[in-house]
Amino acid sequence: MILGIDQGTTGSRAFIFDEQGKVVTSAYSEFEQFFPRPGRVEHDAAEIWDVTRKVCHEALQDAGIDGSGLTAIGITNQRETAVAWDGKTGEPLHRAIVWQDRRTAGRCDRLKAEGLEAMFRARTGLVLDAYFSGTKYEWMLKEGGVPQDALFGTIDAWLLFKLTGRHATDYSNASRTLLFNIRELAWDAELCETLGVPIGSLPEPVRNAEVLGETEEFGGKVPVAAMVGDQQGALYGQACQEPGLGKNTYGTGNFLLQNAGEGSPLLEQGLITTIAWGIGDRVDYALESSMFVTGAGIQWLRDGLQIIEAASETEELAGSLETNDGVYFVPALTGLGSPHWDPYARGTIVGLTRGSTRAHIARAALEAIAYQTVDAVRAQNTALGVRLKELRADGGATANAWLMQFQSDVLGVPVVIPEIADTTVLGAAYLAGVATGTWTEEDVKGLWAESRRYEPRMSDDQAQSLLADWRRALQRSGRWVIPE
Ligand SMILES: Nc1ncnc2c1ncn2[C@@H]1O[C@H](COP(=O)(O)OP(=O)(O)O)[C@@H](O)[C@H]1O
Ligand SMILES: O=P(O)(O)OC[C@H](O)CO
Repeated sequence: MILGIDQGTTGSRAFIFDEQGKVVTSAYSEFEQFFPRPGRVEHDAAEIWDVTRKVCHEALQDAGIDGSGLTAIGITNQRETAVAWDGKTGEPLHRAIVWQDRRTAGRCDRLKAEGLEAMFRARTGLVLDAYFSGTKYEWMLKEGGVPQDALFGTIDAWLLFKLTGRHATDYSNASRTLLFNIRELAWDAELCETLGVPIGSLPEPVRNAEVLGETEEFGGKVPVAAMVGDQQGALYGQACQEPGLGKNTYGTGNFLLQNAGEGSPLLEQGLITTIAWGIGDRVDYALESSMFVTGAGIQWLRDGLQIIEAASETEELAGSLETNDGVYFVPALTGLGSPHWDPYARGTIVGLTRGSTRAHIARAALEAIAYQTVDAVRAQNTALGVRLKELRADGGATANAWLMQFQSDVLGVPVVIPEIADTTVLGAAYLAGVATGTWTEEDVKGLWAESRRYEPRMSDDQAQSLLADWRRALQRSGRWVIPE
């Protein structure tokens, strides 16, 4: 059996997979989100470790095994979230600064004003945005009181350190930091110096499918055999190992990734280039569109506005209306990612009337997930000069059938859901299985199976009219916060 760990933005999940890649048991727990100031989002890394360890023990217990019944562990994780810890005590030195946090937007503006964006982009494939880890590490050192001899890393590195004591990160996660040269596969000394991050404080970059160490956390000695950023994990778990295949994950944010093969193309249209994975001698790249707030908008309706009790309620609420009655919600709660890259955008609800109800807001939040995806698909189609034929979808919000149908309607192509919708963690389990000989790469491609397909039903005219109104709403949310 293989233990797959998915440390997501909203919660931690553990899955036990059998040799056929089927889920035997799983366990899930959410953890606290901290919003200390507008635009800031933090996690407690110690709580993340506790919650993650707890769900692993639960899943193992339910399966009736302990570590000695496992052949390997694969880890997948929310990316970019920056952790600093003391290498001797293993304790965090600051709250983790989450990928959605916008506190370094001004710093990114200054780096751009100094004309440095082209250098960062050419070496890392990324744009200069507060999303990525590099300026978060810099902030912790310069403003957060974190000492120079701290260890830094993203969540993969943090969990590996807690499990095995080793300080390493995988290529896919390293490629999200603004500090990693995605062609040379090494930390870039000049970029690290620009941001004042000591190279020695960064984890050792490693491939995605290889034994990284052993843990005794679950009884016996179990090899940790794979780490992969959750979006690249989903690309692997959706069997998109060939160039041109892509997927969209509906979680806290949405992330549309297409396999770009062994080249590392730099394309415009607000897209970023990222390492998909390094396996053996091969490194594959991917094109990515990152939408920051999708499922998180639904979470906000639940926890912030408190107009729903559970995310799943939105399905019935949306379906209770014949149309959106002109109500649009632009969930730019942490700025906008691709293709706009506007850290100063903020959430906007437009078109409200006295007849508007919580059903309108719920529907608008779901519609916004679909509209953002259409914009992302169009940007990738334009950049690549191709037209996506079908969208492979996964992640928590794919459970919402109303959303998936609406997505297919406004996109005008089928949306396909695989048998195991938790493809992020499946990807990590596959990679761990490949590293330890349970499967070959050919085997894992054969394990993918379709479970449901949503065909477009809406007329093109109606879809275009909805999208035109969405774009008008989008404009109103742009650059709302005035930069300092
Ligand atoms: N039925 C649903 N309808 C709409 N959104 C949902 C539904 N179920 C879950 N979500 C949203 O999906 C997200 C959880 O998905 P998940 O894949 O677990 O995310 P993550 O990996 O980011 O933690 C939450 O933000 C939640 O609001
Ligand atoms: O926690 P998720 O699944 O929304 O993923 C977060 C992404 O990795 C952020 O880049």
